[in-house]
Amino acid sequence: MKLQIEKSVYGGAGLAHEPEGKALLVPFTLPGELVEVQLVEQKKTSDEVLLSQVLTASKDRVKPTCSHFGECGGCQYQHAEYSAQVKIKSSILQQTLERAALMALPNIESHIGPPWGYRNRMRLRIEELDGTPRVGYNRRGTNEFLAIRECPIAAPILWRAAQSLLQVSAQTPSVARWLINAVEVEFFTTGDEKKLQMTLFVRKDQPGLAAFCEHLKQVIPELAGAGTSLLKLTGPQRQVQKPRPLESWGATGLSYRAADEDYWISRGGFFQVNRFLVDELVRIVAADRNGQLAWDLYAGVGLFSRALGKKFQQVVAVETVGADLINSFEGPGKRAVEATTVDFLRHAVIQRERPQLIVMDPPRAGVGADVCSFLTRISAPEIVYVSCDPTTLARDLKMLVDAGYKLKELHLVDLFPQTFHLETVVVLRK
Ligand SMILES: C[S@@+](CC[C@H](N)C(=O)[O-])C[C@H]1O[C@@H](n2cnc3c(N)ncnc32)[C@H](O)[C@@H]1O
Repeated sequence: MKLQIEKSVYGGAGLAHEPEGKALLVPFTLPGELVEVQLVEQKKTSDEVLLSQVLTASKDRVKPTCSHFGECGGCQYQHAEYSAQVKIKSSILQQTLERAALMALPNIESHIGPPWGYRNRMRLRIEELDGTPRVGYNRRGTNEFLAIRECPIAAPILWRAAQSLLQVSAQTPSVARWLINAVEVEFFTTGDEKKLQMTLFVRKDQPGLAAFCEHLKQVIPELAGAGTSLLKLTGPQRQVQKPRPLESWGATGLSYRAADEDYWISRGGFFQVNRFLVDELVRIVAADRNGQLAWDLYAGVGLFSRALGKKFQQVVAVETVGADLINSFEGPGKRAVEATTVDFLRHAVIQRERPQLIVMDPPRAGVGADVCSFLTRISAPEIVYVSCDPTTLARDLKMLVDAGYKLKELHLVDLFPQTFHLETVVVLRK
């Protein structure tokens, strides 16, 4: 069947319509392309199809850089020239907000960095193939293991570390026996690639991490610390339990330099994943804002709190996983609170607290109705909302706009080139 691709939609696929009007999503296509597709499965709302041939290619189509593109579940846009990827994300953001009846939107300002080698964190599966451990990702749309030979969106040291892991295991039988128990490995590096942390997710507790790391450090001297975590894999979802930390070797975290500050990030702790755009993100959020009191909700290790602390007399940082934040965000005018945002706001409403600025950077689920309801009661003059999911962002913004906030700035910060993921910063004012 021949189809004309109308536009790209969130998730990475192109949207087309069958002659009878049924919508179809065609992965790895671009707006305006004429394509030939093969029906895989008929479904109620949108049939599943496979791209068999591009008949008329978009001028933005390029040869994918990675040999695993298409098979691997990680990237969706390597077939598009980078500036076209940004345009596609910008139009998806605009349409998602408009669909939520958010009108009179400000122009979307795009912020970009180098589109390759940007990830400071990489998590790989480990599987034994023909008696040899291999590393890989999930095959696209499945839980099947796909062994990989490269990952060009990751900082080079991360892939070098993964190769070193396999090399050490190939050369040392005792290491190979030890590694067989590991199901996943995560590497995290500083922005300058000088230090590296490793977490091995294992099926069962087993001693020997220190010996293993001493071998590995000879090949990858940047390794500063490592740990094992117990991961229970059962059922189709693979991971059903929160990993439980077991052994530790070397440093327990990394000191990460960003936005003129040093942040301590404990092994496994959250930090923004794009090593080239952290400073820009902080600059957009803090901008030239200043005043008496600011709140940083969903604060992580205090990335925005520290920048705000230079301009506001008081900053309150709120985070559920608060250990790193509490240890580092201290001193006059700085308060770290280990709590959920909703609990913090409930208390703040009773105390009648009202900051000049609220920054919030929630996980993908967004802030939700309860938080929006407290925010409208607190009625801070300015809110800066940092979001990694345009759908939940649109839902939350609608509630805030209905309560009297106006959208003043829209920034697309492309933290995840080659993938469909979309980071937005929205400035709202009363
Ligand atoms: C997207 S990260 C942002 C972190 C930080 N703003 C940064 O840029 O590094 C979201 C953070 O929210 C925290 N979090 C998740 N649910 C929360 C909740 N209900 N209340 C407060 N913090 C929460 C997570 O632990 C995580 O650190």
